[in-house]
Amino acid sequence: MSPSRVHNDLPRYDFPEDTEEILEYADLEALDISKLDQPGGKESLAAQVLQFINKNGHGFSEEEVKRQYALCRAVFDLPLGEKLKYACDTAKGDFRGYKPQSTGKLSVRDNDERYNIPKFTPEHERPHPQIILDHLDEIRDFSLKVHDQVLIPLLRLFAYVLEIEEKYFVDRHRYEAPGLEYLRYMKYFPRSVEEDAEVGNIWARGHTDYNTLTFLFHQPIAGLQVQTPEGRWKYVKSSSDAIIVNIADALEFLSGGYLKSTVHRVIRPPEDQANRPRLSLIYFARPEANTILKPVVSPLLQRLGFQRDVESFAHDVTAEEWARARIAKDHRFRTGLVDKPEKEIIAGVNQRFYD
Ligand SMILES: O=C(O)CCC(=O)C(=O)O
Ligand SMILES: [Fe+2]
Repeated sequence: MSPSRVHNDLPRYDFPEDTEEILEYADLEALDISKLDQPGGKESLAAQVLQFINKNGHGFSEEEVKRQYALCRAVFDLPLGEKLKYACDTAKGDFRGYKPQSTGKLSVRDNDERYNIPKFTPEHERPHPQIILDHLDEIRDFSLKVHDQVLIPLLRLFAYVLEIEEKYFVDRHRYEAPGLEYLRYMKYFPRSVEEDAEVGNIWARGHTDYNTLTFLFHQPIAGLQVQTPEGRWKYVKSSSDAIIVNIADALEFLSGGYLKSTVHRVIRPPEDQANRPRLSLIYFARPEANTILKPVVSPLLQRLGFQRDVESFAHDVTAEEWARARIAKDHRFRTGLVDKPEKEIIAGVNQRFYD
């Protein structure tokens, strides 16, 4: 990012204090993706990927990340009426723009507000609040950097691990192609002990994401948990020099179930952090809109017996159809159109629920 692109009219953001509580953290792998270009680096990283990826080293400075958090905070500090002008059309499965927190009885189902900024292509040109427009170059630089410097190397690495053409996934995640990839600003609202007890301390129910890979930037307020293969929930430890990476549904389908979509949730933070709003900065990478979510033909998957449709779709489903169906389904539950989370998503494939 060139200095001229940084506007200094944003109040500085500082990370909240770490919790003093002793929590049970999941044992995650750290990947140093800068090794990719070094001799032998690919092989050693691939070995690590084979043991599971959850986390990777990255090229973002703490200041760059904090600038995004400062913008995140500024957007949510706008009056509700202003934010609602940019509301997203989740009923139609479109998550671009602002999603308010549900109110009244429904607030137990939905404890956050979001602002999703789509990738910067003509397809996604849309109005934004002035604070976003004033920093559009900086946000674009940040988003592109995630796409180019974090997503693309990891996609190359996954292709290498699956023993397929190294550009296979890269060719299906072209930045300029149609497809809804976005940067998300998110804010969770602190609730009283009593309110949280009523919802089993859940701030975001256990779920998988519906994209390819999700990148979660440093977040000192504990609360994000992953489910271990044994079904236990463990905290994800965030550190400022790492990005948490979730494998999501599209990559699970494309790998015939070999790479598993990470099951995760957000719970009430430890008491020394529980009374603060929790801001999240997340990038959701998605395959191009018309990518069919079928397993790739891979020698590794063939050897391991993963070369079948893991959840047997009744017909071909594209990345766009899958995401829209899941977003619209979440919309119906969150807004009270249905009383229970619906099971079927699309083409006979069920979304799993874990809480
Ligand atoms: O806020 C977080 O830490 C996780 C959010 C999340 O899982 C999501 O938005 O899909
Ligand atoms: Fe998620």
